[in-house]
Amino acid sequence: MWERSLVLSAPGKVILHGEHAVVHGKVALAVALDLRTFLRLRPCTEGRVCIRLPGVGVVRSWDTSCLQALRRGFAGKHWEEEATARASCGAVSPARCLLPGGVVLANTAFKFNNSLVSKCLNSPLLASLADFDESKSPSVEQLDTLKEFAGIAAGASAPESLATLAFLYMCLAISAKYGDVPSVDILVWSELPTGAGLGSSAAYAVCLAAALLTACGAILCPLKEGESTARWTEEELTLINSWAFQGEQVIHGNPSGVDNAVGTWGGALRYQSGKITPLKRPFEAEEIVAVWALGAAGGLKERGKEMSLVASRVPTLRILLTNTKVPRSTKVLVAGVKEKILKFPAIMNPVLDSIDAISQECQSVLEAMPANPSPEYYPVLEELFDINQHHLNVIGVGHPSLDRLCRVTASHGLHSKLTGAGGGGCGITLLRPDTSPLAVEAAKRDLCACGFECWETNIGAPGVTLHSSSSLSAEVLHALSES
Ligand SMILES: Nc1ncnc2c1ncn2[C@@H]1O[C@H](COP(=O)(O)OP(=O)(O)OP(=O)(O)O)[C@@H](O)[C@H]1O
Ligand SMILES: C[C@@](O)(CCO)CC(=O)[O-]
Ligand SMILES: [Mg+2]
Repeated sequence: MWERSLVLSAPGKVILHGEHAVVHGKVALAVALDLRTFLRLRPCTEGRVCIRLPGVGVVRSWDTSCLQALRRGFAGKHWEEEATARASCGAVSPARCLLPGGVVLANTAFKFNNSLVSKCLNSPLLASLADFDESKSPSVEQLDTLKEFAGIAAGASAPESLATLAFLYMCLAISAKYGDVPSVDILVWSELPTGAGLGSSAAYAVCLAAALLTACGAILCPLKEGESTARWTEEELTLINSWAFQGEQVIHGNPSGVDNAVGTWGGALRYQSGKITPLKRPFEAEEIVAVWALGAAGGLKERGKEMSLVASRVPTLRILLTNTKVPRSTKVLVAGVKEKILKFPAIMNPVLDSIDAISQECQSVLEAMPANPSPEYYPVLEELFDINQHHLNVIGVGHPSLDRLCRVTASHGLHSKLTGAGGGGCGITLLRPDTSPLAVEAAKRDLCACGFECWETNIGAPGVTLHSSSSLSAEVLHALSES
């Protein structure tokens, strides 16, 4: 039985260069954003698993016995006993109990008899779920089965459907490997805009992975009495990251893994084909100020303190972040790029190579920058933003709202590119150390006049973290106290 209450969080991210190309094995440079997703885990009524996701309007709960039976039944073992167990789990009939929500697999009218048992044992969908493992991708059959289980329509891609599916997949897969998820109530609340290019899906998946692995006992809870925050060991973070990647796969289809890596480790990193390298200066233990056209969110009381460690070593890169508020889906955009590459390989592959070269060039410039960079470094960084933005348009992930964002900032002498999957969502604008506050204010005013949103925040934030209640701001405590 799970007896503790835990709160943990994971940051969103900004990709400086390499989005989309990174899905095809190229380099990406990404930094953690000081906007976080928070998850509260607490004991639930015995025998239930509950999930509340106010950001996407989901409140669902399932009997643990039904989840256990579903998961063990998928393995094809002791099927009859499992079906009986499910029949006693409170549903109106054995058939309904097999698939809570009254959904019947493959539109077959199930009856609790031998033919049902053999039908289930022989079902390729069910057999496929015996295959849960963090090193294997969720299969189409597994996801189809879980959609039916949760009453989600086959082609559904709405935020609530994907969020529910990712939870169910991770819950069953982690249980299959490490033992049953106990009776818990999970609430997820985020400071991040959903689907705007700031890694909301990865922050959600990282939080779920950390919470479910902790609840199953696969990793320890490192927060000691009297501590305000704690992080897991490198080995445990590696496990969290690999399970978060599974969740991202459910939501994205074909993620590179860069977003969950930043959500897990935080800071600033270079990512290529699963290889994660922390970036050296100016990111390493230095503050990066992002001025973002939306207003600072202060999720952590300790945020100032955590960042001051960083801030004591010379602030450098300043970035303006703007949310066009145009909705889009990373899954759809990533699939579109793949289609274009397949259609025009000789045209698209050189573009991806060029984006790779931009990331590498940017990394060299950043690592060569002194702690207090003089303006002479900026023309190169600005030009790299401009070239990459053109490339991202070429591969089909631009949007008129992003073109407008770039034009508006250019009229103030500033250089911008989209960040994340594009197609709307957010853009980033590089600010020089000598960009005057008046110029930033004027640019923000013009961006807001386009209907875009503006905030200011920091980047280079810590990765997945456990919190004591006393370390949380009133806003987060309030959001997490909703039940
Ligand atoms: N707070 C949340 N609670 C539950 N689900 C969430 C939450 N935030 C994001 N999601 C899930 O992630 C999906 C959005 O993921 P998507 O990858 O399209 O955008 P993003 O991660 O914000 O942007 P990008 O991938 O470009 O950084 C939503 O549809 C939802 O399923
Ligand atoms: C578009 C993409 O490159 C970044 C999304 O933040 C997708 C991915 O890397 O998984
Ligand atoms: Mg995403």
